[in-house]
Amino acid sequence: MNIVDPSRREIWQRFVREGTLDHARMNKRIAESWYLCRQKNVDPYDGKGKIILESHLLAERKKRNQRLLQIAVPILEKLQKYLQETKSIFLLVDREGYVLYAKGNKQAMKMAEGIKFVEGVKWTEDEVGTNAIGTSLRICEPITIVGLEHYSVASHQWVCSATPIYDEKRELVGIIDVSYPINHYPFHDHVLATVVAAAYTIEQRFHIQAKEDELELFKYTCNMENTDSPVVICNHKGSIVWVNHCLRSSFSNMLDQSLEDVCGDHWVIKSKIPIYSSIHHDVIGYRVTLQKAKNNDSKLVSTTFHFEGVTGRSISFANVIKSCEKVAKTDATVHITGETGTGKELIARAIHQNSGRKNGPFVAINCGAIPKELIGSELFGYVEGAFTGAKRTGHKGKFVQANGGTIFLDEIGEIPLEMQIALLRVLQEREVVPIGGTKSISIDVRVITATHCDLYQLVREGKLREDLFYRIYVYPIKVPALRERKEDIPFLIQYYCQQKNWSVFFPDEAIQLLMTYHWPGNIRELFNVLERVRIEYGDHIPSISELKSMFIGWESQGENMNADQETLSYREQIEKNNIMAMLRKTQGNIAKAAAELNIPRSTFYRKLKKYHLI
Ligand SMILES: Nc1ncnc2c1ncn2[C@@H]1O[C@H](COP(=O)(O)OP(=O)(O)OP(=O)(O)O)[C@@H](O)[C@H]1O
Repeated sequence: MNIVDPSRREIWQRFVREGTLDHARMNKRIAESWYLCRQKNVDPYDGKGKIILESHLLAERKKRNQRLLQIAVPILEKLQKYLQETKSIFLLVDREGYVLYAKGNKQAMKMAEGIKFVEGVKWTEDEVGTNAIGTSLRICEPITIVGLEHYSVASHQWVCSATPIYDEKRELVGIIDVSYPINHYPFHDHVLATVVAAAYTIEQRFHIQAKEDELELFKYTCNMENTDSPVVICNHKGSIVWVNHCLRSSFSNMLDQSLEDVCGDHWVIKSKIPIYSSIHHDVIGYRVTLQKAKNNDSKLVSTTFHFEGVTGRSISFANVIKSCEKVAKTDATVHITGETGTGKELIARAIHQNSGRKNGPFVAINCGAIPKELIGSELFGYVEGAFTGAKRTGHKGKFVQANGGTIFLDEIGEIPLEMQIALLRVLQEREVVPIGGTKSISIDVRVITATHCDLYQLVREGKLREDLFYRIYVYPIKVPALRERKEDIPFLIQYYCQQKNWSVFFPDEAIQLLMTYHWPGNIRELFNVLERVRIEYGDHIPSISELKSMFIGWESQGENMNADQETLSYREQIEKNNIMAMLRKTQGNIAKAAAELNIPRSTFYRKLKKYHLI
């Protein structure tokens, strides 16, 4: 959209007054953000920073982000030199949206002060509406927001380009942003490109420094080998990099895992001494002495949120649990997205079990698994004699069964269009009229939905009503694919072995192999592979080549997929995953898989070729 286009103001005014938007004229990410801001009652007529840290709190936050500042600030200073003509300000923001560093053109800094766009301010979408920093933080993508694309008036005079920064573990650590007043400089795409390139340089620095620190830690371990107490060396993030001889048998699979997770109930920390770098003088790790726990009462990780599955140690899944914890306390409608087998149903159950409705029923229904013509009666029930073949006594629908509890509508995108209006009415009015009946039944039900696909794409394709989308897309939770939380694989293996009472020892190479596979079927597929190993080998562990054969020829697809990943669209990835899952289900029977997926055989073959599956 052109920034001087006068219709821009009209679009913005119409949206803030009436909530209506012409999607064709709007960047999808920005439209999505505007809707979220409206839902969260962000004031479009304000947008000045409100939460500003007091100086001691800002100093503490800077200390916590010292590594980020040390690496990123010199690069931002270089950027400043080369982007002088843009008269911009250059910002570094932590992963919670607090500005840690802001420097640049004097005039621009002064203007920024007017809207409290200063060091210490929280600059998220919730605080100041759609903006490059807050939006990039939420969507984890680079973005430029120009003038009236900002949700709130205070930023309408600005052009801002921001991008996320990840550390060596691919964990989000912050955002860098370049912002300039519109009247200082015309809009240029190259600013975003430059910001992205700078973020890449910062990320490379994280990798290099991690390697340098690791080398230094290893030098340090030379003196530790002969110590008689159990000693662990952790890096600065608390991941184990080395253990001495006292712990080798218990901790051998656990290199690279978090010390706290590994200690579990069995070990307690006796002392933890920081190790400093002789180069940059920061803490690069810890020498930790452990002792056996007494009475098993030493749980190092405690959480008030009860989750039946494995949380592991990935930040991405920890964030999912945090979101669940927050939303479980409310009655808000939740939408869970994630590939097949990632644990969406487990998450939905956990939200229910940690909510005020935990003593009520949890009713799950997979909308994709029910014939279209039966969905209505399954969801809403029917009265006696409603149709030929109906039960004499009538039938209580799932909504009524879930009364006082939670209903989980899996694969919500599969609800036929003609049924969507009825569902919308139930969600709006919290009343159900069974098929063939006239009397409505009031229901008190919390609604959780899930899909494996991009729900808004279904709206664009005309397969999902937009009004229904906004009813169900209130609090979205994205469950990461297993390949995005590979560090959790050893914990999932441990969990599986415990569940099955299977005492087996997986050597490092086996764990590494399982961690390099792409897991299109996610946790479900991991458990299936383990089940095959258990049946085939019992307590004896297969060699690496035997283990590879447990993937029934899917290993090569896994490798291809890494390469494909870059080029396939989200929908294509989903389609490929579905095809692979179905082929596994039908044990490689192509005709059966094509029929199950309702795809003509010739088209199916074309798709197999396209995705390098044959
Ligand atoms: N965090 C976890 N810890 C342990 N087991 C898990 C975890 N997440 C999922 N699982 C297991 O993986 C399997 C798939 O989980 P679930 O059915 O919840 O996935 P889903 O995303 O709803 O799948 P689909 O979209 O195919 O319905 C189940 O056996 C579940 O118990």
